[in-house]
Amino acid sequence: MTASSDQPHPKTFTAAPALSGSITVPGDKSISHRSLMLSALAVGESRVEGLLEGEDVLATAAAMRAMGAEIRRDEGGIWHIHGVGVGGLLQPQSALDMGNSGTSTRLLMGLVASHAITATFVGDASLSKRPMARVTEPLSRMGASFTTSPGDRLPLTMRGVCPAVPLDYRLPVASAQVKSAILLAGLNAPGITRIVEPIPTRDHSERMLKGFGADLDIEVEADGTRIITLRGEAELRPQSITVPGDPSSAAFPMVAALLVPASKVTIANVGLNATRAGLVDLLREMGGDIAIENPREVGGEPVGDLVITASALKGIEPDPANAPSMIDEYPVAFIAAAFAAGRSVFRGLEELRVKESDRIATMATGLRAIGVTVEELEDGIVIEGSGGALLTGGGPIATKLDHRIAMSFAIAGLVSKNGVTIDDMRPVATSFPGFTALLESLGAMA
Ligand SMILES: O=C(O)C1=C[C@@H](OP(=O)(O)O)[C@@H](O)[C@H](O)C1
Ligand SMILES: C=C(OP(=O)(O)O)C(=O)O
Repeated sequence: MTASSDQPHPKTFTAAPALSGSITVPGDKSISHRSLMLSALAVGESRVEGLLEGEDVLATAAAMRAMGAEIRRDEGGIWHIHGVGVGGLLQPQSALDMGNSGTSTRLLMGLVASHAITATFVGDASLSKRPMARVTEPLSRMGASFTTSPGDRLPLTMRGVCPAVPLDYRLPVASAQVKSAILLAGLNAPGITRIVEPIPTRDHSERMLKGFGADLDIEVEADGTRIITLRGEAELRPQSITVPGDPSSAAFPMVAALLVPASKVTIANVGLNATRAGLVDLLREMGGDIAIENPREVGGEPVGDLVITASALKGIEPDPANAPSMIDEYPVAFIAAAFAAGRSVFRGLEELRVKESDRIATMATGLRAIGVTVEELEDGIVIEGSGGALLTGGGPIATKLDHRIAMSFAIAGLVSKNGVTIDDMRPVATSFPGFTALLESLGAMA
């Protein structure tokens, strides 16, 4: 899925004059996946506006079609989904190709778990290295069974079961993918599925399940632990969904506008759900001037327009407790730290080692290659900032099939003496089609 052609697409990003303009970013990836999955389980036609048309989401669409949903995009870019009803998924006739997408894989495994169907999941070289035990373990307790590649990895074949056993589960890892997989499995299990979430993670599944009419409750204990209960054998009602702009994509122009001197950029219609907006808080704490205008609600999610003015940043030692609220934004936060004044110490980030690449190691190697002094830690990284002096630059940076590594180093190129060369820009199409053109529209030199 990831390869839009057989050959790598290297690209060099060079020092930019002040960035300016007003842009929007493509739709939220997490919300897009969920809108296709839940629409496919509702009875009747749902419509989705602003769906992210990136390769990861298209992998989810293809899988839902293979399991019986009717999905089409009209000429105006609205997606129409005819669902099969909870419990109505069909046996796919061939392996489900998940491409580069961990979210598609883990959430769809949840869906399959409580249907009496067998499905094989395959993915690209990056996805085939990622751990799946975190979902096979709880889904096995619900009655599903698995044949996996060594280390609980893809390719894997799973046999779902109906009726599945509803689960009462305390999440051992702060993962919205694991939480969502169990909730989606619980939709077609008789009785109550209960999840205890000690560290809150993105709550799009809970919000959207409620929006589709599922019987879902959330209790928050004094220490912040969330207890989510879902009544199974739900009937979902079709919805009209508007997907907000993806804060994880907005992160790149946001950091670019802070770093490139004299920039002023507006990013309109960005999702600002508190379980996702940690980067805005972190950058503000570093001294970044980010204003939120027109705060509003779109499709059950908080949204706003971000106005970003170039700022001198200072190093930071962020609280690891906030990690889930910006988990995919760390690579570009490391670029901000490399340009800030003083040292930054990031800890508590072991989850970064099991993303599309080992994001601690890939970032450490890439940062060194462009002249930044870093120390790699087991669970994080120490970065010595340049205090606003241009980074040396260089490359080619090995992106390891990881879109966020490619985009992070593209932003580093905009504040470098010699430019930064990315070895392969193709993975960017998984989450942010039009990334380079959008940066260029702000005045960036790519
Ligand atoms: O649920 C989701 O949509 C996601 C959850 C996060 O993964 P984990 O659940 O593994 O933390 C995140 O990194 C991923 O990009 C999207
Ligand atoms: C980790 C990511 O996605 P996924 O887990 O869906 O591959 C990401 O988009 O940064």
